[in-house]
Amino acid sequence: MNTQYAPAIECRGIGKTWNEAEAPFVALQYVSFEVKSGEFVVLLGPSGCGKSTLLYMLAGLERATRGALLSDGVPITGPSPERGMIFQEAALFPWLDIRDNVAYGLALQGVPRAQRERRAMELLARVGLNGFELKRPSQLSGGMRQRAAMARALALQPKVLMMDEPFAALDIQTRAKMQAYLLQLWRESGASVLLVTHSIEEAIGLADRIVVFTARPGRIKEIVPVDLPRPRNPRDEAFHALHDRLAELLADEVDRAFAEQEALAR
Ligand SMILES: Nc1ncnc2c1ncn2[C@@H]1O[C@H](COP(=O)(O)OP(=O)(O)OP(=O)(O)O)[C@@H](O)[C@H]1O
Repeated sequence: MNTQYAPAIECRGIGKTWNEAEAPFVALQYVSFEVKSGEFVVLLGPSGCGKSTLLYMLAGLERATRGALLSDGVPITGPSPERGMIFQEAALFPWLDIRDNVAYGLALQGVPRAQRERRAMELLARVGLNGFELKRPSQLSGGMRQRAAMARALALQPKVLMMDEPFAALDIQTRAKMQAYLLQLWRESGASVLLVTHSIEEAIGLADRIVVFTARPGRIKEIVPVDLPRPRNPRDEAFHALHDRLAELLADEVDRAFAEQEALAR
């Protein structure tokens, strides 16, 4: 297959049913979209619609029950250094300093110590953590830990960076700063980004395109392009208009998701 012009990521008719044999629980249905090379795509949808499940499948950590997931035109069968993953809480090793955390994947790839430490130091400087290289994760703030996690993911020069609500645990000011860092790293790295969020504002602030999901079973409701110049200002009229439109698209879905969760709790 000529994979030269294949999208960085492609979901073709994806479905995911948990516990299919005994008590099937359909999480996702008929999900088809692609992420182009260098594109920033955000997955937005109500709680429980399957956004994280989809990201885990693309990371190669879960299998789809239907359809095909491709990376650069090649079926995804497991995790790969070409697809980096960042979670809501930075998953750093607590016993290593952050330089060694960032260099960890390079060590696994057999990169010599001096070279990987140099690369880790460069990346930590890029995310504004110079001077903190020898600290343990517990000695850093949440935002700093998340920047270290970004540096660690970027160390392996992934083609796609996948992020599951990476800033949800941070306060609003730190969140805004982290979004700016992310945009800068995205531009410099040339990687594609696929980011999950609940926040309409975050989605508009970051994305080239927003994939809006329905309540469970998660299907694509609409794919919304964001044609606003960056940096984007939430006070701009065009930002507001898009916010209203997305809020309207999501309103019924959030109600449905809430009703379902209440019913399940009974
Ligand atoms: N391992 C699992 N086994 C069974 N059901 C699961 C499993 N993981 C997730 N689910 C269910 O699949 C559905 C989708 O979950 P998922 O976490 O992907 O949703 P989400 O859109 O990321 O939600 P949130 O925004 O609240 O994080 C949910 O109903 C969830 O309870």
